Amino acid sequence: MGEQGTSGGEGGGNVVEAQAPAKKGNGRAADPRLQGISDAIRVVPHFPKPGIMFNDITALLLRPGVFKDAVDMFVERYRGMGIAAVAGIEARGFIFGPAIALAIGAKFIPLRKPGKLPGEVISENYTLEYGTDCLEMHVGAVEPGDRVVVVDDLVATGGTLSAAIKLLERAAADVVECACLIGLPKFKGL
Ligand SMILES: O=P(O)(O)OC[C@H]1O[C@H](OP(=O)(O)OP(=O)(O)O)[C@H](O)[C@@H]1O
Ligand SMILES: Nc1ncnc2[nH]cnc12
Repeated sequence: MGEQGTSGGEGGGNVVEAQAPAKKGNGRAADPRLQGISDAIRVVPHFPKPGIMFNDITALLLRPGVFKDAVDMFVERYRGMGIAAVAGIEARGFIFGPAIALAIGAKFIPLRKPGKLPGEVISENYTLEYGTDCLEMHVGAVEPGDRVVVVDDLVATGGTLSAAIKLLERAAADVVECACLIGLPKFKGL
């Protein structure tokens, strides 16, 4: 995490991935927790359709120590950065986001698939590796100027994170960074 997997972004959309090479850019050894996290993610070929190598984080969730390492690494990065909100992307961002939010004393904002939030919402459509979708956020969940971290399990094309950033920036939030456990090689930055 940290310097190891950071990709440049526009509009405040840096992405930090909790996957790392053996050494960081500065030549020091990578955090030893990263190998355990990487090893705990199961890759399932041809799911949910032919040609997709599905990165399954449910295997990691069965190992509490590794699950904790993943949450702790994000908490260590974002604690003390004046983060007002963690925005989690449905569904898998709801697994990691609330734990990070509680640990750093931030509010948690669910970014949901369409038709799930009962109040007034703003929406963004986006394109996925295997289809199209839409994210919605409650109006008023974020205050103008709130410093926000967006959390999800994985970035593939970056379409989902881009939609999340657009939603938050439409509400005048300051998106500090996006945090994902996994960055697929096809991801070239937001
Ligand atoms: O970078 P992208 O190409 O946008 O893809 C990444 C998104 O795809 C997955 O979610 P998915 O839409 O499959 O929904 P789910 O979490 O409900 O399974 C994943 O959890 C990310 O949210
Ligand atoms: N290859 C992949 N594995 C898991 N989730 C994904 N979301 C988009 N692409 C994915």
